[in-house]
Amino acid sequence: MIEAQGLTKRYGGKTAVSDLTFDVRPGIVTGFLGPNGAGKSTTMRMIVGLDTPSAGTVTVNGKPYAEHRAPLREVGALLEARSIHTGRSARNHLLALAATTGIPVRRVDEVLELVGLAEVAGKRVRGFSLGMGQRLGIASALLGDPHTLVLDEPVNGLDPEGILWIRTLLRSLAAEGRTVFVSSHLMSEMALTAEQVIIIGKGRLLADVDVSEVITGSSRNVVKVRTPKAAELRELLARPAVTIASSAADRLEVTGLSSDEIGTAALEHGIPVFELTPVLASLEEAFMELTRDSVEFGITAPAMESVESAGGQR
Ligand SMILES: Nc1ncnc2c1ncn2[C@@H]1O[C@H](COP(=O)(O)OP(=O)(O)OP(=O)(O)O)[C@@H](O)[C@H]1O
Repeated sequence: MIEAQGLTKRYGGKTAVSDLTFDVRPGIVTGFLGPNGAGKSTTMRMIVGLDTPSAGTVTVNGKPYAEHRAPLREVGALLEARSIHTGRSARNHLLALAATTGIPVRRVDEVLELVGLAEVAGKRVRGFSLGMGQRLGIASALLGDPHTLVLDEPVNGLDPEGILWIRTLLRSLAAEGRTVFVSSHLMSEMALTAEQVIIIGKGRLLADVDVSEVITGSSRNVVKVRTPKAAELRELLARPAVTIASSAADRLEVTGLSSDEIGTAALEHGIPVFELTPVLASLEEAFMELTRDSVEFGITAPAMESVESAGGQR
C-alpha cells in the first residue's frame, strides 16, 4: 500500500506536485496518468525517497521509503531506466546490484529469465535497444522480489509484443497480492492494464477512479441492433432516457438500455433480432463525460484531451 497525504513538491517558484492525496492498494494495477510534465515522475521519485517533499508525506506499507530496513526488497522501482549506459553485461549489472543488497545469484538468473533477457545476459548493456534496456530496468525492479512496484512509463520503447508482455506481467504481479503503481501518458494503454487510475494534471489530482465503473457507468455506451423490424423495435424502446439513432433501415444504435433489456423486449413482442452488440465507451470518452459533469474534479473536456493528446512518442 502506498499512501500519499497532501504531497507537494516545489522547485524554486514552480510547483511540480501540488497537495496530492491518494492510496495505491495491493492486489490491483493502479495507473498513474497525466500529460508530460504533470508531475508523475516527481511523485514517483518522492515515493522512493529520491526527492524530498516540500510538504505532505508519502509512505510505503506505513513507513517512508528510507525507513525500511531493506528498501530494495520492499519496493522495486523503474525510474528513467533508459539512463543505464554501461560496459557491463546485463547479468553483471544485476549481480552488482544483488551483491549490495544480499540477494542471491540464483535470483539474478530468475529475473533475467522472467524478463526475457536470459539469452543476451552476457551481452554488454551499451548495445541494448531501448526495449531491452526497459526489460533490464524491470529486472532490476523485480530483483528483491518486492511487494510494491513503482514503474515510470515501463512500456516506453517496447514493441507491441513487449507491451503485451508487460501488461500480462503487471497483472500477474498484482494478482499475487503486490501493489503495482505504473505511470503512463497513454489513457488507452491504461484502460487495458489498470483497474484503478489516478489522473493528475499540472501537479494536481484530477480523478482517482475504478476503470470498469467509469466505463460501464458511461452513458456513451451504445448497443448496436440489427433487425428487419427496426421501426417497430424503435417505437417499442422509445422512452425519455433512451436515445435511438439509426445508420441504416435495419439498424439501430441504442443508448440508455442494456443489450439484455433490448433482447427481452424484442422477444416479448416477437421481433427477430439478428445482431445485438454492446459497444463500451473508450476510457477517454468515459472520462470526458465524467469530468465534464463533475464539478468536484474541476476540469473540463479540453483538459482531458490534453492528457490524451500528450500521447504518442515522448
Ligand atoms: N529537478 C527539477 N528542477 C526543476 N523543475 C523540475 C525538476 N524536476 C521536475 N521539474 C518540473 O516539474 C514538473 C513535473 O515534472 P515531472 O517530470 O514530474 O512530470 P511527468 O508527469 O513525469 O512528465 P514526463 O512524462 O515528461 O516525465 C515539470 O514542469 C518539470 O519541468
